[in-house]
Amino acid sequence: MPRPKLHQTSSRKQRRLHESEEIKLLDEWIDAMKPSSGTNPLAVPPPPPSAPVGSLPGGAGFSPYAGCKLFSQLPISVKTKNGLKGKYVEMSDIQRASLPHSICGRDILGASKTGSGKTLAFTIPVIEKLYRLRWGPEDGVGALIISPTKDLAAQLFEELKRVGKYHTLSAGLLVGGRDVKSEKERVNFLNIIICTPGRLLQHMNETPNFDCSQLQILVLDEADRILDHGFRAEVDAILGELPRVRQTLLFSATQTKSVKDLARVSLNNPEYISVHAEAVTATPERLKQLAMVVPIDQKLDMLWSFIRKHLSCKILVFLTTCKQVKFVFETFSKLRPGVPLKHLHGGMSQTRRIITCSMFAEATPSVLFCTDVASRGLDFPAIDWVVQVDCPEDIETYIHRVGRTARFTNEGRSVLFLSPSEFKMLEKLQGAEPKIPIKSIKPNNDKLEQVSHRLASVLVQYPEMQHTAKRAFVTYLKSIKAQKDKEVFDVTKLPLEDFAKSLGLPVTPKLRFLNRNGKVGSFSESIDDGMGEDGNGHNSSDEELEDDVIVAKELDSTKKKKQELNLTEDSEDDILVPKESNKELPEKKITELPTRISKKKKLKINPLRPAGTRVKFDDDLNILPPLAAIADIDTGESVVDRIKLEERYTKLREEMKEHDKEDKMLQRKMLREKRKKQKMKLKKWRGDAEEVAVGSDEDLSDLDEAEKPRSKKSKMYFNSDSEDEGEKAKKRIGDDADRIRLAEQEALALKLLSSMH
Ligand SMILES: Nc1ncnc2c1ncn2[C@@H]1O[C@H](COP(=O)(O)OP(=O)(O)OP(=O)(O)O)[C@@H](O)[C@H]1O
Repeated sequence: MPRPKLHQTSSRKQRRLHESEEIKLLDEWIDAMKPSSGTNPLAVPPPPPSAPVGSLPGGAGFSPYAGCKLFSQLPISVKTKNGLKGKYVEMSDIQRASLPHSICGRDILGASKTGSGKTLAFTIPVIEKLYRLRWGPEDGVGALIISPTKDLAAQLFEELKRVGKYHTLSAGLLVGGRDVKSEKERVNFLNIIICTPGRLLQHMNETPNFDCSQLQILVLDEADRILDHGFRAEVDAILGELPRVRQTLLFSATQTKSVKDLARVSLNNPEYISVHAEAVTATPERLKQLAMVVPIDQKLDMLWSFIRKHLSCKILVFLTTCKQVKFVFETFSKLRPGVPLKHLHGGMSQTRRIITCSMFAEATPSVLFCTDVASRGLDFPAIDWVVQVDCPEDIETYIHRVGRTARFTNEGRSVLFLSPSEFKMLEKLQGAEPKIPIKSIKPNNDKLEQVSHRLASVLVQYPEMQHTAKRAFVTYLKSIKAQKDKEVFDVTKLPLEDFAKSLGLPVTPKLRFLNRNGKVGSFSESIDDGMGEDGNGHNSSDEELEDDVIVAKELDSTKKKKQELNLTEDSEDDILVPKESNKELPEKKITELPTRISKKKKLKINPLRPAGTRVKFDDDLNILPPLAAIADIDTGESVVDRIKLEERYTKLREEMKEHDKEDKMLQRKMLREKRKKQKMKLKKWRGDAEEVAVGSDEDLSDLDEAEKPRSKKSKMYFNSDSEDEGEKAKKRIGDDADRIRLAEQEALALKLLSSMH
């Protein structure tokens, strides 16, 4: 029911008054926290916002570690506290250490382990700063949060929406793969922008009136990545457009120590907060890490065997290139391991990436094959295992990859497959400071399930997959050649023929960047040579560009930018858009510093304007729901487009759910068959029990023991799953007792259990 106008106006006024009071109170608390006051109001809980202005708590000397532990004790708005309610009560270490500083406007260089809650450590100060400044749509962009990947940016946006849902600030997600035109129409009305560097620069270059000159707060999530040479040109161009007087927050699990990098972002007397600096390990304590040497031609066998043995787990599998991810996903899907499979890489459309991420977040058990697009920041709940089939390019990448499990207070496990020539990486990891507690184990080759010949039959049955296999082979080797660390990565040491065979390829593809003696040519040679026609009429350098993970580190940022422009991010999985179609972004712009078409007149913030003017009303004067603006701007599409998109989402989701269902049915069927076989074995075993010799299984014992759900399942077989059978089995064992000594019985039971896996 629409309320009478009079009442509406007075309640609006009241709310504004209340917010003004609250802001005044918060400002006073925060002023008292600044170093000149010598006191820390956070050391004791502040009074409730309803307390009369001026009743500030005095307190002990400043110590971010002492003081408050709960979000409710922070001098933040009631709206933010309400947004946190339900999910977040107690602060994590990094939040306790950094929030008292960031809320009162200081620059932060923050580092803490993966999964320790850095996102809230910068989301809260962003919202609070703009709220206290009474920021509104006409004030334009007040905060920028820059993330290295689209997926991470999307995740940050979700978290911002959650925490800021009672605020009326507008926020938008600007990443490649979305409709840039409709973004351009709305971008000037955004208060908080979450973006990747490339898309932000595109708007700075092309969008009329896009203006960040009033920016109050800049956040670089995964700061070391954003400041490294892969993004150098974009980030320098962006920083050149931002006002120097601003608050800057840099966060990462592996923080940059480069003074040059820090000088680039012009930190102003920053607080260096490294809450785990004293920690013995660089990785989460609840993370158990294993490594084993696996020849490159056995890596897929090992991966297949691992998946088949961990059917009840949620597993994240890292491979180097998009083509490898596509190949492994497609062929393993055809072979149906008995668990739902998904894949994620930089060549997929943004829609598919979002759907995959949300489905993997919900699913359990499941396997997600991915490139390093998923290595930083992504927060999938309850991952049991991180499997690194391909060696990470450096220690930082290793730390971020394994950090996708054991998040916050959870446990997790990881395993790294290293080919013999990559063994040096293990030494590097073991010698790292702070330590990375990684244990080397021997694979149990007896348990290895050969998958190569099955891949070969898949390639025969589906000839179109041969091309993917070939590209997987070539792009992987090119990535190895492009790696900087030549101690670890040496393409000439790899058994190329065996590797090709292991992918099911009948012949080893020719590599033009390796000359006849197996020596490596220069990188430019490889591009110029173009690795020849790929059969699909694609320019091979385009194909190379798809493997964003590799190139980012090898090429300078200008080249990388060219790649981005040559291959539109809208492109569907592995479908390339020809260069000519990219007229939207002429190449010369890449190297130019961004220039505006026209500059917006500088906006002034009216300090007297009460907060809350951003509330929107409909024709009947009903208040529109908070963050309606966010929802609007988020998609950047017209309503019709959005409905179409949603229909597509729903259809795609249903299709994928259908696949999941089939996978689950298959899994159940396989389990039933397995049990049948076990019963048969049990019967057979009665006959020749005495002949059975129990072998030791030391090599993979770690893995087996680690896999709790599996051992639980084994127990279930006897206890509940098939009670009758269990009873019969027990009886049979009892019958045989006089024939077999107790020790033999135990050994036989063990053998039986291990054969069931
Ligand atoms: N105070 C808190 N109480 C409960 N859960 C929290 C708290 N802070 C963060 N979390 C949860 O912990 C998980 C990890 O948080 P987050 O993604 O912010 O970690 P991170 O430090 O940014 O990790 P990474 O370095 O991998 O990016 C998330 O699921 C988040 O919801």
